[in-house]
Amino acid sequence: MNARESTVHLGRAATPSDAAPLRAALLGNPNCGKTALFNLLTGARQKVANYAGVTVERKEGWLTTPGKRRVRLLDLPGTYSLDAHSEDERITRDIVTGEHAREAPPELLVCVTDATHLRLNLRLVLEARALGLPMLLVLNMSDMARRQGLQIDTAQLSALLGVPVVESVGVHQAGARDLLAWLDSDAAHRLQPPVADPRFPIEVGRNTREQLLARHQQVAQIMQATVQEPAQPTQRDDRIDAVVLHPLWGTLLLLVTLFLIFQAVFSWAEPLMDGIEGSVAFAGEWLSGAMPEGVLRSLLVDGVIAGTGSVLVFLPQILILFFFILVLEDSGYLPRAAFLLDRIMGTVGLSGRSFIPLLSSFACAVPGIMATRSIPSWRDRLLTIMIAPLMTCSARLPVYALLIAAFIPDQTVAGVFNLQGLVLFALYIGGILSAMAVAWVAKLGRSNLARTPLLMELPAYRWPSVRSLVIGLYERAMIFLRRVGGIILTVSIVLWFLASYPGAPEGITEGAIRYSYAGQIGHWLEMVLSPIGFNWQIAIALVPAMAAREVAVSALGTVYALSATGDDVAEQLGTLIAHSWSLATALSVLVWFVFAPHCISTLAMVKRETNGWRYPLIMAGYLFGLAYLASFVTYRIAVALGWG
Ligand SMILES: Nc1nc2c(ncn2[C@@H]2O[C@H](COP(=O)(O)OP(=O)(O)OP(=O)(O)O)[C@@H](O)[C@H]2O)c(=O)[nH]1
Ligand SMILES: [Mg+2]
Repeated sequence: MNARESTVHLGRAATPSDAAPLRAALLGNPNCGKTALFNLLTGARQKVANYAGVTVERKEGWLTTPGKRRVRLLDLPGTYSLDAHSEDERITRDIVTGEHAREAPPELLVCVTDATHLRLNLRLVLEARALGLPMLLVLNMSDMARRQGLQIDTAQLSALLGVPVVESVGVHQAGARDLLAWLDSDAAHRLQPPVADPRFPIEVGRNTREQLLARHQQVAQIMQATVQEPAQPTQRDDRIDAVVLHPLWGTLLLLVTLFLIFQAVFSWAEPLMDGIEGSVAFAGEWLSGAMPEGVLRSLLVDGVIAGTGSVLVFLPQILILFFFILVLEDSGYLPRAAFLLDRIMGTVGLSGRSFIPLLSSFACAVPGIMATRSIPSWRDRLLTIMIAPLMTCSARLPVYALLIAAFIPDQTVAGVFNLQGLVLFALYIGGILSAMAVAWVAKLGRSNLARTPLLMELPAYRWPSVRSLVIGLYERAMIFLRRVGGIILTVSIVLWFLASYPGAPEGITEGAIRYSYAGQIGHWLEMVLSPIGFNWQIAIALVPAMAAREVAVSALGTVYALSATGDDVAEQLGTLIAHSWSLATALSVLVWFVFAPHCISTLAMVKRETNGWRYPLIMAGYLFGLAYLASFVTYRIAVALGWG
């Protein structure tokens, strides 16, 4: 008797609740709604968006069915076939074929398909059948299919393929009901590998040309036998695309859209920001009044409240920006933008595949760099990684917003444009153009680069799902608040200490901070940074800002709170710097933050994805170099214009 049998005999009769959990994995084409289903089933909050290649890692989640069955579910990167080309596809292939180093093959393959694109999706289903694993076919997006008048004979489909079939809607609360019910059914407890109709035999072996052709024919026959398409296919998307993909109108639309977003970031956020600012100021004043003067009061008021409060204020702006990004992501517009910009990206040697990773970098370079895993060519991937930090991540927003609000008048230009929004827009564009320039320089000397055409599926336009929007915004708010409560709070306290000790000599009442450790470091750095217009307070703030960009704001908050005397204390950080910096300095700092790599996590991610220190060091070096150069030029020009 072997070991496995003996466990079976020794154990109690298994009931669903105490049996070992079922190991299931979601397999499917990109953008068919795997992650939406995964979130719905497991309560996870993984990123969902309406374009291919969102998930690039395997993610694990747990669920309990209504019948109390435990299931361990894996969400996998989408793939069109099990012949992997890029790193994310390789992860999926290795897991479902059992070649993954640490992951046993799943006991159940949940093959997710987009019911509105069954013809395309069935190819992978046929390929997956050959793995011989028990399988469930899920027709996701069944709401859309119904709306389009598609009729799918699920019983027939199930019989021909030899696998059970259920329908689902990844974005509705009850959208996975049938799937959960199936998991509790007898069939799901006696998992069987597919047994297909003899007309559609399961082909095993490598993907030869003959096999691909045979599968293509099988798909056509299965479609004919099971799917009734509406007589008049919907033309809505084509009509929208006629404008959106038009070289002139489409590009204009893209510019106007981006532009309106930046306007909204400034004009909508104001009342909310005033509210937070008021509360932070109130908390500071209340504590100042309630506590006796001393070290603890200074730590709380100048360190904790001045530090974290100055960053917290920017939460509304970040959420407004993400609201728009999420709406664009879920609507299906973004890949169209990639299509529009593909030619321009091509001229600097970037492939269209770089677009989505670069776009993700607007939220944060860390997931952006991870998203480069979907780029098969190593050279293209490396280049994309190297320029990803030039995309304006949301951590820069507090820095930009602080300086813009302090130095750029809130006035209307040409009757409609808000000048502050315009400057913010210019900074974003500045980042993009610099990235293009860097890519172009990297291309020099490799003039014979073959231009890879952009092959990208344009997803159907969709109304953004409120559920995904709420999850997305909540996630963003939590990420931001965790940063404020974590790294920003920690750095604020450390900085408060460095800026308070050692104390000033006897008799000095003003500017005691200059004698502190931080003050000394600031003065030393000022020598290097004064040519670009930075004073010692800025120099101090730049050091802790290596941890994260927002820290620059909290550090300025603490430094100015500690150097303030008498009446200044109650003043907002923006007002304080508006009084003590010249416009030339402010512009120089803004430009510095377009380039400078103030983000340890990004450099750590580059090290992880490139397996070594070489590229993160090159990245830090070139970005600091560019930052210094650009700030120098900006400062000198601004001074020459009389803004010094
Ligand atoms: N209408 C509708 N939309 C859905 C449904 N399921 C998912 N979506 C939307 O489809 C888009 C893609 O969903 P994802 O879950 O990110 O797709 P995915 O399969 O994980 O994609 P990759 O990670 O790129 O492989 C998102 O915009 C979802 O909101 C559905 O059943 N109905
Ligand atoms: Mg996904």
